[in-house]
Amino acid sequence: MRTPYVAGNWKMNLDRRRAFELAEALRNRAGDLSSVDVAVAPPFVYLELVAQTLGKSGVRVGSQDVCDRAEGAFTGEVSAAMVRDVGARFAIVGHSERRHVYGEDDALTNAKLRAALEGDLDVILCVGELLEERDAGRTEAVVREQLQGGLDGVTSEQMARVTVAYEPVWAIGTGRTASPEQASEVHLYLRGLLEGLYEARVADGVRIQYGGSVKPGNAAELLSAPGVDGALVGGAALTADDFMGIVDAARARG
Ligand SMILES: O=C[C@H](O)COP(=O)(O)O
Repeated sequence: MRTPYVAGNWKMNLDRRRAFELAEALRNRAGDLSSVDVAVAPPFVYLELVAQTLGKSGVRVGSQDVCDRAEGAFTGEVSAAMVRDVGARFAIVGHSERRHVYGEDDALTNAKLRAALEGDLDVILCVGELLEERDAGRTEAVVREQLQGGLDGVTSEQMARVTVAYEPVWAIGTGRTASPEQASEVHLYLRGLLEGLYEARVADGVRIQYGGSVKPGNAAELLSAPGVDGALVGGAALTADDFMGIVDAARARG
């Protein structure tokens, strides 16, 4: 049985004071985390503050992105070692906003994922189709390419540090979620792909989160859909009430 994993992606939101207050509220309300893994990904500049504020609460901290290189003349970039140095323990790579707003492809996503692993970070690898891709019946082809491309060269041993997030792009920030059946269908497909890439013991251990307008009101239903092991939450991760509501739903399922 995989432990449910709920991660909040704060994206480019909040300021220093609000990031601190949210981290403080999560620290105070996290409670018993023995049956659920909980994490947040603040903007780079608040990572250290949030990591320090969360302290030993058990809520993990990660970055929303990471550079594909270890160090050097890469203006504007932030390395895995740097985010680790200020308290991050994982990085998100391949988020649809990186792919579709900033044009990042599978090769760059893969390089980032490998740089994160080499820098001693866990990884959340995001995959997901656009609405026109779904409408064209291409969902499976798209997520297959993203999953296989993102995991290129990743060893069985390294897979223990990788989580996959299925985020249909049409459900992100739109208030429109995939139905539990739609989510299940893709999650089970992704699980099958993992089983084709890695031995069963390794593939079975990888958690697959669902992301796209997850809220306290729909979390229980989505989290109990077959194949859904947790959630990657955007908008609802910006308030402690909503985020903890989703964590509680995961705990109840756990
Ligand atoms: O990383 C999180 C996802 O993009 C979901 O965002 P959302 O919950 O605001 O739809």
